Amino acid sequence: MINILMSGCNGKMGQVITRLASGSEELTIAAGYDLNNSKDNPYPVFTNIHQCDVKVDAIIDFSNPAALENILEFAVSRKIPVVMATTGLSDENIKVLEMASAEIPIFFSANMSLGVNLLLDIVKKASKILSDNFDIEIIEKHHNQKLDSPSGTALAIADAINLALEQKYEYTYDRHSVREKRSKREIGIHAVRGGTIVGEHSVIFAGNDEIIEIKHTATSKEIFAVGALRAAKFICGRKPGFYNMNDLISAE
Ligand SMILES: NC(=O)C1=CN([C@@H]2O[C@H](COP(=O)(O)OP(=O)(O)OC[C@H]3O[C@@H](n4cnc5c(N)ncnc54)[C@H](OP(=O)(O)O)[C@@H]3O)[C@@H](O)[C@H]2O)C=CC1
Ligand SMILES: O=C(O)C1=N[C@H](C(=O)O)C[C@H](O)C1
Repeated sequence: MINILMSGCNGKMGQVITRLASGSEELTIAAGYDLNNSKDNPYPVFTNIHQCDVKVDAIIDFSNPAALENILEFAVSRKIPVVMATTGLSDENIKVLEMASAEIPIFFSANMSLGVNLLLDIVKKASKILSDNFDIEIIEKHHNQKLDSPSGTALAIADAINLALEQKYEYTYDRHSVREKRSKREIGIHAVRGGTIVGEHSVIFAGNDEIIEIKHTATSKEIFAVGALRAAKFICGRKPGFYNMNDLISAE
């Protein structure tokens, strides 16, 4: 049985993962970490991760970038692998994650769903074929409780396209302050927030008289929870390193 420390255990994703893991014969949530102990969780919850005295095999984090430093200090000091799903991380946060991955296995993905990771592949191929004649815009939609904008997934899609196109593109966020025509060398990234939208990502390739739209819609948070639990199983027992969904998909 793999014992998980669920970081952000009281949050929306923490609660979905708690529910899913309760039916698992391979994994169990052995402890939680969150800002307070307000939920009736079936495991001990620590408001200071360093006080966690439960033996855990992996940490899954769906919390907030502010928690990153504490989680990594704790994980590195005890050699515990981490599945990092929190978005809104700064470039500095990513560097810290990469440094920690020299000492422990870190699995990082802004989107734990299988579908978005397939979308990334499709979009990279489409970009190579279309970029000379089509403008690329990304639109993401999420619930009204989301803190970060644009979504981590929208940024990951833009980065994947840019990598496929040899890093030639600048990002234009929303467009409210722009008073000139778009250039060929930009990717527009736009965020919509409302109600309970779980998560939508559309990549639009707009050309002369034709538009191609590649879209992923999440209709339940369970897809992210399933992916995170698979990632936890995947990183347990691995060498230190920085892993992602491609590593998991090619290993299964
Ligand atoms: N990679 C992926 O596939 C996915 C990633 N996410 C990301 O996961 C994160 C969490 O999402 P979600 O569950 O919807 O958010 P929630 O706000 O519902 O949950 C976050 C939880 O973390 C707690 N928290 C906040 N700050 C800290 C801290 N410094 N230390 C410990 N706990 C803290 C919050 O407490 P409080 O409410 O009191 O602030 C809350 O209980 C977001 O960044 C989101 O974008 C979400 C879905 C999929
Ligand atoms: O906050 C969310 O809900 C989600 N966040 C992730 C992101 O920022 O990309 C992934 C998913 O879309 C849900």
